[in-house]
Amino acid sequence: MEGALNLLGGATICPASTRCQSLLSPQLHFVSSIAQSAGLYTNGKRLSCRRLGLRVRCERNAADVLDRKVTESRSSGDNEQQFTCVMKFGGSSVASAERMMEVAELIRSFPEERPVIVLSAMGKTTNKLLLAGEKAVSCGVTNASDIDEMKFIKELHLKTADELGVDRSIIANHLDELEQLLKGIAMMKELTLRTRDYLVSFGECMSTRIFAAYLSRIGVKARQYDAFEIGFITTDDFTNADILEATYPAVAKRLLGDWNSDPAIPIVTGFLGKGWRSCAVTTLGRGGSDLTATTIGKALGLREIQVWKDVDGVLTCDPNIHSGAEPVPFLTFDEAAELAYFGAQVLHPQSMRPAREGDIPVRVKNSYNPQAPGTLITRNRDMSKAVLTSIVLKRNVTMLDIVSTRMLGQYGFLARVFAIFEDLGISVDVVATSEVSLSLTLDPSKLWSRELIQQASKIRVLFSVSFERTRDELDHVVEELEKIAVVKLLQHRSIISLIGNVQRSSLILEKAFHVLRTNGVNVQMISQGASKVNISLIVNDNEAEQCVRALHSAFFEIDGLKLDTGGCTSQNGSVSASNTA
Ligand SMILES: Nc1ncnc2c1ncn2[C@@H]1O[C@H](COP(=O)(O)OP(=O)(O)O)[C@@H](O)[C@H]1O
Ligand SMILES: N[C@@H](CC(=O)OP(=O)(O)O)C(=O)O
Repeated sequence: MEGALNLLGGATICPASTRCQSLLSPQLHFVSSIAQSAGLYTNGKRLSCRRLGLRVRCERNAADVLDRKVTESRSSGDNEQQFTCVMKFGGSSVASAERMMEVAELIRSFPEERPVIVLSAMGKTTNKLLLAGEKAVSCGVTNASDIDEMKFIKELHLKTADELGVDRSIIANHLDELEQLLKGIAMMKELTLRTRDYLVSFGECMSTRIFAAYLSRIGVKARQYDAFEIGFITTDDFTNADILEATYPAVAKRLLGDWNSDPAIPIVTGFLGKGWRSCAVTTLGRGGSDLTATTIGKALGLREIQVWKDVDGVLTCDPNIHSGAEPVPFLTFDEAAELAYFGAQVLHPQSMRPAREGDIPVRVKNSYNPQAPGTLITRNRDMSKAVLTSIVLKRNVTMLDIVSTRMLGQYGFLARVFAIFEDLGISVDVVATSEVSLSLTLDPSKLWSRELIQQASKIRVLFSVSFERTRDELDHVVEELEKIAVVKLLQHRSIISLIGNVQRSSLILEKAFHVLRTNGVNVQMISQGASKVNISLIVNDNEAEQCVRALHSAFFEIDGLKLDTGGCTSQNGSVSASNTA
């Protein structure tokens, strides 16, 4: 891979110490076997991490660490043999047999790499599985096999296996089991979050099996892994589980152990894990395969994490909103995390965490256009000329204006407000306060999958229950807050996040407000977070896309030319501070 960074530094040299520390966590009871010893690798060099005398008692809800001693030694020499990078291919990259063949060729075009491959489900399989599950709830047992989405999924996977010359038996059991599951849902007339996760896991389980079989067929030795079987240990927050620290040594041990005894390219299911209490299949939130990839990157201390998409990298805005969006060549982990958190679908919101912790560069590439340089995400980049990097839109947020004259000169008011959100388990996105008032935004899609909400206008019948529940929760929040303040609930708002160099906030704001005023748009709330890479503006939903387009033109294009303001042009849409009118 061109330009791969070699970031051998203190942060990656000793992942073992952080892991060992984390082994003290009581959450690790059912993975005690990983705590013995693990050969870990960073930048291709072996880290021999021995945990001497470590004992973790394997019991539900209990973990005792009796002793812990870690010794580390580094030796080089066998680094030729080890994994070099992760390559993650999203649903769009493996949507058909043809796409899978192209991806296989792409992998083969990097003979110098020894990659770990992470795959998502084929195309829109995850959405279809979710819809099939929703339909099964009310369709009756006898109709469960006739659900359109089930038929589509079956046809797609069998056709793909046939076209790739892979034996259908590789997925036959999964397809049978999936049908049984839909019947079970139909019988029970309910789809719990836990069942939902099990249901969608079939997508990744099947895509990886087909792809691994195909690679082997064309002479590339590959081995399929279900992430929930190789140590991806998560919280039990079904549909949005968090990876636990124990995952890193467990995954490293398994992948390296297998590689050392019988080398084969690992093909790992993205998106999936195993709940540490329930031992059931969990998912990492929509788009979670990115997080699987960065987790493996950190676990193995790899040189680079590549996420292959259907766009030329992270773009200056969502290309579905503005076709003039351009690739951003460089980003920091902080910028990428903020961008993902505030709604850029291109990266999973949590995916930067392991990469940042392991200081492993992430490269976002286009599997349809491998020549394009993509976006390189690293800890630092030259920000001296950077102004605005990307514009991100998060739709359908709810805003709350909370006013209390009692707040004047008082303490503890904010704590009381946030205690209500904590009690109700609702996460707050953007906050702005004055002496007597507080505005904040809530993200309903934290409760209900963003993509499904976007589709909801088409399938409103199926999701009416979900919307009612969201509405109920909001009513409840307001009811609780009204005990201490006057509350105004404002729905159908959007957050426009200006990701860039907030050290130059005056420049960004001057320009942004000029654009918004010219377009007759009133900003309802503004927030500049401590992250120093994001300024958030709240506007009405129905004005938001137009605002993004206008802002994009002003910051990144002028007279059809890329970049703006007549200042000196540089990477990432940056401009010199001069001439910003
Ligand atoms: N700022 C952005 N940069 C790049 N892509 C974006 C951005 N915002 C939204 N997208 C959308 O994200 C898509 C890629 O993310 P995703 O669908 O999760 O990829 P994959 O399934 O291949 O992992 C793009 O096709 C694009 O439509
Ligand atoms: N298949 C899962 C996980 C994933 O990461 O998919 P993708 O890489 O296609 O965004 C989803 O659709 O959410």
